Amino acid sequence: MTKLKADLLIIGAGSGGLSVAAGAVQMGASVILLEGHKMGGDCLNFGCVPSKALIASGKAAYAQSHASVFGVADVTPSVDYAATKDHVADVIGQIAPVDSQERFEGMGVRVIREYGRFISPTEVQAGEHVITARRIVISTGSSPFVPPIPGLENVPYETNETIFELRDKPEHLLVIGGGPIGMEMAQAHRRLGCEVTVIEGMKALGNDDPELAAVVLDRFAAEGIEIAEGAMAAEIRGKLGAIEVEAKDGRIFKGSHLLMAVGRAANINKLDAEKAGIETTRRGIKVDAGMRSTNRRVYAIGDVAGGLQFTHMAGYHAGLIIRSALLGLPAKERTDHIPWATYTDPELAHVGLTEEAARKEHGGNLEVVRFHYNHNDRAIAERKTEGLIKVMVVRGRPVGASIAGAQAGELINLWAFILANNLKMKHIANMVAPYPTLGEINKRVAGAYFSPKLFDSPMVKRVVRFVQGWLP
Ligand SMILES: Cc1cc2nc3c(=O)[nH]c(=O)nc-3n(C[C@H](O)[C@H](O)[C@H](O)COP(=O)(O)OP(=O)(O)OC[C@H]3O[C@@H](n4cnc5c(N)ncnc54)[C@H](O)[C@@H]3O)c2cc1C
Ligand SMILES: NC(=O)c1ccc[n+]([C@@H]2O[C@H](COP(=O)([O-])OP(=O)(O)OC[C@H]3O[C@@H](n4cnc5c(N)ncnc54)[C@H](O)[C@@H]3O)[C@@H](O)[C@H]2O)c1
Repeated sequence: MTKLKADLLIIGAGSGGLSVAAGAVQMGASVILLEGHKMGGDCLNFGCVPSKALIASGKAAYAQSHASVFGVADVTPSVDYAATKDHVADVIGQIAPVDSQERFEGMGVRVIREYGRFISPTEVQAGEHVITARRIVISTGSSPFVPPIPGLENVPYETNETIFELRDKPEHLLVIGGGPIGMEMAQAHRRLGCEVTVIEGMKALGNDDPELAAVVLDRFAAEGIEIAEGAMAAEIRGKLGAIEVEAKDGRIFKGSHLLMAVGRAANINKLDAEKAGIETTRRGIKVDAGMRSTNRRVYAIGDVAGGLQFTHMAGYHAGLIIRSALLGLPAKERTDHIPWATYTDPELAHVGLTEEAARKEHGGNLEVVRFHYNHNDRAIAERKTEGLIKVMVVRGRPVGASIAGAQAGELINLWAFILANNLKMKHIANMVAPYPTLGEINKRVAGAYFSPKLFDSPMVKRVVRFVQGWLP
């Protein structure tokens, strides 16, 4: 057993842990980083990166079969499903060096490829090492939650940890769960030539504004993806090639393959957190507003902290706690400026309050302004006219923005900036957007906010008439 000491010990080398390690070591702290599985965690290996790569394959296939509107013949795409997985692996391979052990060791981080577990409030064991540190960061992420649905234990199924390695194209993919994972994978597979049924217990894309989610759901229907809502999976039977999912209400769905996408479980089981006085809840490690656990020397960030589960959230947490752990400065988590995007086509993106939440919080002071893609010249040229932006405004200040449509994930950046800096609609109106860009919808929605105030105002009309009477 070797004893090791560091300023900072980080457990888990995914999006959150790597960001803390890179920041802390470059600021002069001694850092030990533990990783029990793959460097880069979920995002690189089983999450964001492979899913966006597979979505790109689906888009390429879709473009071939939907080209005639541009004057280019439609072609039935010849999809090599296994080759799409080679593309996914290649994309991961291109990004992997950034998250690699070699890179972090090059920066001066001591990387230990073992799972870590607490053996006391101040000590973590990782393989043959017992490590003590001034501060400890738990960034162990989450894993696919697989509910105990009767029969599931006897039926082969995929999760986000296996689907990107599946090389035989499913004839008919059943997806249980209509959240972001299920919906992104459903559309990618449909476009790669699979039949797809999404079995959703409540409402598909239920975390998003229903008006905007409807834009995506309409497109899914048009592409031939079956979405069964209110269908809580209650029993599963069959074998690979012939799987049946029975919903609580008796509906039966048949397919060849099954993907479970019903949410995430925090990775806390290997930690022995109770030995360090660290309280956990159903969602993960219990933290305060400064991301500290019930053991004051131990922080928890990213998915394991049980809040919003996004790579950029883990990165944001990393920035927060570096300040607090290395410089002793106070840190307080904010979530009102954290955007999210779901990379279906059309995309869905959001930041701040939804319309429903804003109505509850601001009542009569809330104004909701909309601008539709079909009034944007670039969207018309590119035949991407489905969708809209909607901005929730209180006394001139946006409190939320939601977008459904092409490039929504890119367009939301501006609103994330506005909300992060507490800026106003006038700041958007002051901006000149290049023509013709999709980004003009951001400017035009600000126009939609100010136009009635300007053009429908009797006062403005009176002033103009008065000034015109005096102008030479
Ligand atoms: C299919 C899918 C698609 C996604 N797409 C997006 C997206 O487009 N955009 C987005 O923002 N987010 C996306 N996410 C979410 C994103 O992947 C996570 O929010 C992010 O990876 C969380 O980072 P993390 O650092 O908390 O955990 P992770 O990145 O999961 O890292 C945790 C690491 O800790 C390791 N570990 C666990 N226990 C221990 C232990 N005891 N000791 C040592 N190591 C341990 C794990 O092996 C893992 O490497 C997606 C997720 C999935 C599943
Ligand atoms: N683009 C992105 O940023 C992105 C993409 C994928 C995942 N993620 C992250 O990963 C998290 C997890 O995604 P997810 O889609 O697995 O989870 P989720 O919790 O968002 O959605 C799961 C869905 O499964 C349904 N469900 C649960 N049990 C069911 C049952 N027995 N039968 C039928 N339906 C059932 C729920 O009603 C819910 O709609 C997301 O919340 C997000 O934070 C992000």
